[in-house]
Amino acid sequence: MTASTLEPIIQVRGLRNQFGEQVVHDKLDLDVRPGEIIGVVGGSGSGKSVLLRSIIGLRDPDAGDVQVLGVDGRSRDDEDRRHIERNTGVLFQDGALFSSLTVGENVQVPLKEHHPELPESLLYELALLKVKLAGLPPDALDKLPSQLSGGMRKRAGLARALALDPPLLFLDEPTAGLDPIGAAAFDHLTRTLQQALGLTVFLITHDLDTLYAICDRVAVLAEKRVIAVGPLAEIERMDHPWVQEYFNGPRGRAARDGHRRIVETRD
Ligand SMILES: Nc1ncnc2c1ncn2[C@@H]1O[C@H](COP(=O)(O)OP(=O)(O)OP(=O)(O)O)[C@@H](O)[C@H]1O
Repeated sequence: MTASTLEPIIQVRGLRNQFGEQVVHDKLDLDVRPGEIIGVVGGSGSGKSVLLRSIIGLRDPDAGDVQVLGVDGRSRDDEDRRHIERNTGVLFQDGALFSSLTVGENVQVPLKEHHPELPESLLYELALLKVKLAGLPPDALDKLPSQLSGGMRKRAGLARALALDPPLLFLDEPTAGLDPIGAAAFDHLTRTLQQALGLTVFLITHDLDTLYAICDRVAVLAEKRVIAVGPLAEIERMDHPWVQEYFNGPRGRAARDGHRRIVETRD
């Protein structure tokens, strides 16, 4: 069975989000298929982060339905909330690590919350495993976030997002602020983990290289909704001014050419 024939892992219908007079989303629909990396793109302020927050329940939308992992994403029922929390990992744009806790302690936060019965020694081992999985050296475990580089902090945030072995991972601009080598390494890590652990990844990005390198499909946010979703090859041919400027502007062309060169060398 291919990913496209499976029930969506996230289904958003008729979403509306409004702040005062400002309507950010109106009649927004989106399906995310299990096992895919979907890249969510759109101009600054188009509502990518608000969409993420609406899906994971950090914001109650003004209208619409959100289904996540088989439950109503808008439900306030404790069991539904725990189901979503237990099965999703989120890497926020700024990492959102607790600055007074070590990396290991940060990773242990969700573990302690959902598995308070686990002994300290096992919590430590699990945190170490996640830190290694995120590509950090073991000694990062005892460091404070402020003692790490930006790229390492992202990886620490990823380690925490993976703490509960969630099948669904949300990444909000994971490569923002990283140098090109660090960004490419993070893309590679995301793809490797997604394949090895069978994850579904909802990835907000401005990074064209990331889209070309690892996304199975791309969803474009514009005009308060998802105006298109599909493989990049389809999206970049769309006759829409923002899409044309984004994908066929100088940076878009450079990313596409760079990706083609990598594919040709590989083949
Ligand atoms: N809590 C809030 N109160 C008022 N306005 C908000 C709030 N959260 C978001 N907005 C507004 O909603 C719009 C969409 O914000 P959002 O952060 O989702 O954009 P984005 O597409 O992620 O942008 P960027 O690419 O710049 O990160 C923005 O105009 C923002 O100012």
